[in-house]
Amino acid sequence: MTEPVAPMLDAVRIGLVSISDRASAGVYEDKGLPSLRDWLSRAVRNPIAFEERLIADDAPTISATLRALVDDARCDLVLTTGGTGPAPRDVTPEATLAIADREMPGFGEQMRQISLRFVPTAILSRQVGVIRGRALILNLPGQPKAIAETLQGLPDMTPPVPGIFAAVPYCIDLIGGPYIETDPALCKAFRPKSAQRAAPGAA
Ligand SMILES: Nc1ncnc2c1ncn2[C@@H]1O[C@H](COP(=O)(O)OP(=O)(O)OP(=O)(O)O)[C@@H](O)[C@H]1O
Ligand SMILES: Nc1nc2c(c(=O)[nH]1)N[C@H]1C(S)=C(S)[C@@H](COP(=O)(O)O)O[C@H]1N2
Repeated sequence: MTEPVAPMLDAVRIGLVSISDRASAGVYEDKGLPSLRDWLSRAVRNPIAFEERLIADDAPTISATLRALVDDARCDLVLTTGGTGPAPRDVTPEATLAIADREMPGFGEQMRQISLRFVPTAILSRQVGVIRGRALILNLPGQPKAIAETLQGLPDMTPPVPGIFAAVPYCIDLIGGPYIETDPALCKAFRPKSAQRAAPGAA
């Protein structure tokens, strides 16, 4: 007799890119990669393979890193942190757009809305979200604490402010990637009913 096999969660490959002149040169400890890894490990229920890179604020290096993470390492999702402000060395949005197939303006718009609840200087942030092939690439601000703030939003406010990650699983479904499930205590992913799969183990 064969045992019923519980449906498994899809494996997800996620690229994490910390973009910082000083952290990449060892002037200060990088807190970008640990903050990204920590939040995603808690919020995403699928098995995750992380691909991590710590690089300087240099446009050709940023573009080449993003291209390699999507085309060679086959990441489904890539998150960057740093280099989105107005200083001359802040070039992450331009380097991301340079390798994009399509722009997804809603992610940058929502991030700035969320961040304005924390700091008035959120208006200075130029983050973009783009699609390259079958991957979604999102820029997050450089302040390590801003990573959880923008991904998670303000779920306890009335009305709640959804973080940007709530829209990530459905976006990845639509571009042909793995089915991502989240821990609703940290991030309630939204999908239309017709796109929802039964939970693993459910009858
Ligand atoms: N990877 C990082 N690790 C720790 N702290 C960071 C990191 N990136 C940024 N920060 C902090 O957040 C602030 C704003 O980030 P931003 O991306 O604007 O950096 P920056 O001032 O251009 O400097 P740098 O690129 O050298 O990190 C930084 O001044 C620093 O205090
Ligand atoms: N949630 C959140 N967003 C934030 C901030 C923050 O502290 N929290 N800092 C802002 C600041 S001061 C700047 S200049 C812009 C761009 O940041 P970056 O250059 O660090 O990427 O992000 C903004 N977004």
